[in-house]
Amino acid sequence: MFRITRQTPLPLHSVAATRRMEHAAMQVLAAHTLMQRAGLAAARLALALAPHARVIWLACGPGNNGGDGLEAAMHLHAWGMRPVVSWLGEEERLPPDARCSLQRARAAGVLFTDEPPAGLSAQDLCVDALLGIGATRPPEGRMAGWLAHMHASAARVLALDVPTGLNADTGHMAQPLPAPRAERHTLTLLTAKPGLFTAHGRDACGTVWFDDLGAPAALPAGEPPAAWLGAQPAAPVPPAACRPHASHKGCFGDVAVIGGECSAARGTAMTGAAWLAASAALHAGAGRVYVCPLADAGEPAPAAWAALPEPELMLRRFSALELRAITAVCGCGGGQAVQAVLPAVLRACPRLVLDADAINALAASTALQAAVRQRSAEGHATVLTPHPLEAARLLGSSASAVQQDRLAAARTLAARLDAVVVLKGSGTVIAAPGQPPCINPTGNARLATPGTGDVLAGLIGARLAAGAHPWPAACQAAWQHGALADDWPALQSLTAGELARRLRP
Ligand SMILES: NC(=O)C1=CN([C@@H]2O[C@H](COP(=O)(O)OP(=O)(O)OC[C@H]3O[C@@H](n4cnc5c(N)ncnc54)[C@H](O)[C@@H]3O)[C@@H](O)[C@H]2O)[C@@H](O)CC1
Ligand SMILES: Nc1ncnc2c1ncn2[C@@H]1O[C@H](COP(=O)(O)OP(=O)(O)O)[C@@H](O)[C@H]1O
Ligand SMILES: [K+]
Repeated sequence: MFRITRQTPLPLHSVAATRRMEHAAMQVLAAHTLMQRAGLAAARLALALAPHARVIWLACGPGNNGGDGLEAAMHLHAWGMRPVVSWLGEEERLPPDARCSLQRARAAGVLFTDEPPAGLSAQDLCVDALLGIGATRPPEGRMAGWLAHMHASAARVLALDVPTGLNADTGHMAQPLPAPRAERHTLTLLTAKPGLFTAHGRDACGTVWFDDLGAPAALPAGEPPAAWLGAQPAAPVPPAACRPHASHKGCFGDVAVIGGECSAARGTAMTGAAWLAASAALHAGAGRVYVCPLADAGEPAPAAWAALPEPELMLRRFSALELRAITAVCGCGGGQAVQAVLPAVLRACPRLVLDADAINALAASTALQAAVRQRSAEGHATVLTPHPLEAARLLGSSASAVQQDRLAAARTLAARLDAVVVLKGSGTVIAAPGQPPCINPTGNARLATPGTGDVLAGLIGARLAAGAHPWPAACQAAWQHGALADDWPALQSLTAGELARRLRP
């Protein structure tokens, strides 16, 4: 068993693949072995998390997930703890493994109660063994009541395999859990599942632990992963220290941020978005960084040219950019003006990040989408960085439909546009055609502040400009962006501008 961290890439398996692996392992292992191993791992973790618990309440459901809980209760009872089991199910409909565990738990003298214990305190522990990968509908009735009791209590919660109610494949939860009152932990068994790390998964799971139950040794051939947590392979981007001594700023690639629309007609200016992306590219090590503000009619208003938040950045008119020589980050604050420049950018730029309004423009034009696909045929690199609503516009669906299956949405867009797609949000999904997507393990809700997406786009641009392929560029940029937020001092506010300034090559 180990705690899953942001450091180690980990294969993630779907429920269907997990079932196949479970089935194969059960053919070669003695009856009941997997559930006994699962119960022992759960009991060990419960004891480590709550060594001074007065009460360990195990809420056990009608299938084998409940069986895991019953096995754990037996060990805790034998070790002198005070497990209390609430079990719901019909004995005659129990799967054989779980029935065996129920009979053994009763015989061992484990305490059973239909009423969840009252007065659970911070030193106590609740174990959610209600539903695992066999959940077919959202919890209701008594099960929902027990879950509400668990999550309203002051005790820590340890979910076995999957937090009840969470879709293990997608991370969608029809009834998301309330904000945690105490630490949450999840012990995922046999395989790590993608839904634990994206959409509602991160909030529902808390800290995730993994025990493979010793099954891989018993399996003939590995099931292909549905996704990876963290990129695989983890190709390193050369750090600044590896720069040759005899190098100059022209060696590290030029980035042009095309966006920041100033609209005289609407009286709006979105130059900040372009500045943020440019600042990110600069601090991430790009050689020369240009900002190309756009206007709804004619040249940008003087206001766009006036403020230079960082004197290292350079301003360029769109017509003065050498599109064939640069890495473009296009769309940050681009407004409607970006539509006019997008065809030329798609045709000429060898390395391109499409963000925000550039994505909205694509969504409205099948011709522009065809131009994105054509880029791949010509060997040009393209990365799109939609948030869920932008992804929905491209897919012709809704943001809530995208959030119900983020992996599928990112995979579909990558295949349709033949490009790398970074679907942002909790558990950012990075997808490329013909390979399993990656779920980024870093980042937190402090990033939910204006402009952090522009910073990510600029960072990816700097990585592409330095010569990285789009897939590692996108995976590593998402990782670094999120890791900075994870390591951010608790008492300092996180702003996009400061985030950009803390990026490193
Ligand atoms: N068979 C084994 O030896 C092993 C089983 N394992 C455990 O077994 C779990 C899978 O077991 P199951 O396939 O029995 O599935 P679950 O235990 O997740 O639940 C399936 C049962 O719950 C019912 N159900 C589904 N949704 C419900 C709802 N909303 N309200 C009430 N009842 C609902 C189903 O009708 C079925 O009876 C894994 O998640 C894991 O915890 C693992 O420990 C590996 C070993
Ligand atoms: N709850 C969260 N957990 C992790 N990352 C988040 C969360 N909320 C936002 N982010 C990240 O913050 C960035 C926000 O980007 P975006 O939605 O485009 O905002 P903006 O347009 O203001 O820059 C993305 O990289 C996204 O993944
Ligand atoms: K569970």
